[in-house]
Amino acid sequence: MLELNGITKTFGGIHAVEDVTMSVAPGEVRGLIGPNGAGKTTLVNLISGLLTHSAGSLLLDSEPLDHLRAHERAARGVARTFQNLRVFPSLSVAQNIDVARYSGRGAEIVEAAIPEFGLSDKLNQNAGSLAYGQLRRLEIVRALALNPRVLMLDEPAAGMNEQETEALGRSLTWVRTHSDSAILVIDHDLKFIMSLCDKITVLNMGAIIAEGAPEEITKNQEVIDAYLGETDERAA
Ligand SMILES: Nc1ncnc2c1ncn2[C@@H]1O[C@H](COP(=O)(O)OP(=O)(O)OP(=O)(O)O)[C@@H](O)[C@H]1O
Repeated sequence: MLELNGITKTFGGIHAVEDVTMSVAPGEVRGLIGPNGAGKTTLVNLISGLLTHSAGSLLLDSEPLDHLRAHERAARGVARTFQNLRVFPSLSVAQNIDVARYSGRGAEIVEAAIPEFGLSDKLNQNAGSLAYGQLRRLEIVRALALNPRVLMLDEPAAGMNEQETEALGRSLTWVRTHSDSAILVIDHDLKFIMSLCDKITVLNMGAIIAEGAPEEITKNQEVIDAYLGETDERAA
């Protein structure tokens, strides 16, 4: 169980994340949505340890994460992908996966995830030669190689067409049935988020304005005012 208690991050005068309290259970798929600048990526950076929070506390399976650096959190099973992809382009696909496999806790799921994410015939290619959608899928398999307790995906469907997004949704549904990792997904594609997630947390100006099942979120007036009205076209 990932628990955030009153997590706050300020950059100078900007309250990027403001008193966020939430928990994500093992096996749960949680969506994190909100307008640009709402604080979503900052929150993922705070959980993964790339940034240090200004106030609050973070727990994973009841153990504090606060004092741990990013690589120590990764070793505990906090895995993530990035909005701007970060694979090693001159290493092969297999080597990219192995880097995570050997620095983490060892993951049996990886052998099955490689074909599920369409990478079986790409293992010996340089990662730099992959198409964009394949790179995104490689990042997810690499994160799975850490045998995560928490898997955080920052805009995994960005830049994908509708078919690729649907295939990604199916693969992530496969992950949830083959792993008890908590999954936290940021994306602006609401159709993708709504179909994938058990529960959705909505951030606006750093603070949680709503949390609930997808059907509750779409009916919440504050969410509609802050976000849904603005992104209707992208959600369609
Ligand atoms: N390193 C930083 N220094 C100063 N301000 C920052 C920094 N990182 C983020 N911010 C500010 O914090 C706020 C939250 O940004 P963040 O990138 O977390 O939003 P987001 O919800 O992920 O947005 P998007 O959907 O555009 O990715 C914004 O006002 C942003 O300008």
